[in-house]
Amino acid sequence: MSQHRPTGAPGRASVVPALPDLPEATVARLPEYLRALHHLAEQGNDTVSSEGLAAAAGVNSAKLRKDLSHLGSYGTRGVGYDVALLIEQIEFVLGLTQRRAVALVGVGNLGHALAGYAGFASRGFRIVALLDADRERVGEEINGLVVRHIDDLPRIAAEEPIAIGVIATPATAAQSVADQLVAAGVTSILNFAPCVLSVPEGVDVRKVDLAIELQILSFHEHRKASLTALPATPGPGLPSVPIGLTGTGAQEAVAT
Ligand SMILES: NC(=O)c1ccc[n+]([C@@H]2O[C@H](COP(=O)([O-])OP(=O)(O)OC[C@H]3O[C@@H](n4cnc5c(N)ncnc54)[C@H](O)[C@@H]3O)[C@@H](O)[C@H]2O)c1
Repeated sequence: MSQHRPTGAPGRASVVPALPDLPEATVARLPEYLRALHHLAEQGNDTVSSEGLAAAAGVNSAKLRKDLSHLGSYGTRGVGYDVALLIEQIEFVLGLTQRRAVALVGVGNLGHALAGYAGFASRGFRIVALLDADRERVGEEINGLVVRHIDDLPRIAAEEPIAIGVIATPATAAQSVADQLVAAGVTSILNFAPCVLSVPEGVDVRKVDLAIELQILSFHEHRKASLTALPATPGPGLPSVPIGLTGTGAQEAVAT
């Protein structure tokens, strides 16, 4: 049972301490734990059991304990996890101890919504630039930031290194925007455009596509309907559940 406070590299601010190489699915769940922990802290909870945290984050507790063990966090028997300490540990591992600069490219319908989203700031991200190719949009002010032309990107990136570039342009423009971001030194991209981006090694791309999420839910709807449509007693040679579709619930299948 242990829960260690994360340690930095003492006296050497420029050196990033070694981090555990975590499974991608664990990394994807850490923000869920963090959101749940912040909520628990706001409600005045100092400690939480693995079951309580798992329920708040919407995962099973065995998976949560395994995830947190990767961080060297095992909680205290009979007490659970120290909420403030676990927040600190997860924020450290996710690199949220510094506010990362974000440039948003494409300030149309989606871009406007993202630019106005307060959740970025409250979770440690600063939108430092709004960029668009449309001269008519340049000069518009959103949330105190003025939209600038995409051609200004190299100058903006030289003034302040951009940690993450967000692409909210049409798919047809996304690859050239990604190339411009990479040329400006950006090594992490969040792509909302429905296309696959090609980037050099060392550049991380995450894709958000709500239509894909709907299609996955559609699959589960389809599956549920097919199960209820099955005869009560399957005929000879017929499986009672379609092969390969047994097991976990819908949320599990999407989340892992
Ligand atoms: N991921 C999702 O869940 C989701 C949801 C909605 C929309 N989208 C996608 O997000 C993108 C934006 O959608 P929208 O409705 O906001 O479109 P939009 O047409 O309203 O906005 C796109 C903006 O990108 C700008 N743009 C075009 N080419 C550019 C370039 N080379 N450099 C910089 N800016 C450029 C345009 O001037 C415009 O302002 C689309 O690819 C759309 O399919 C994704």
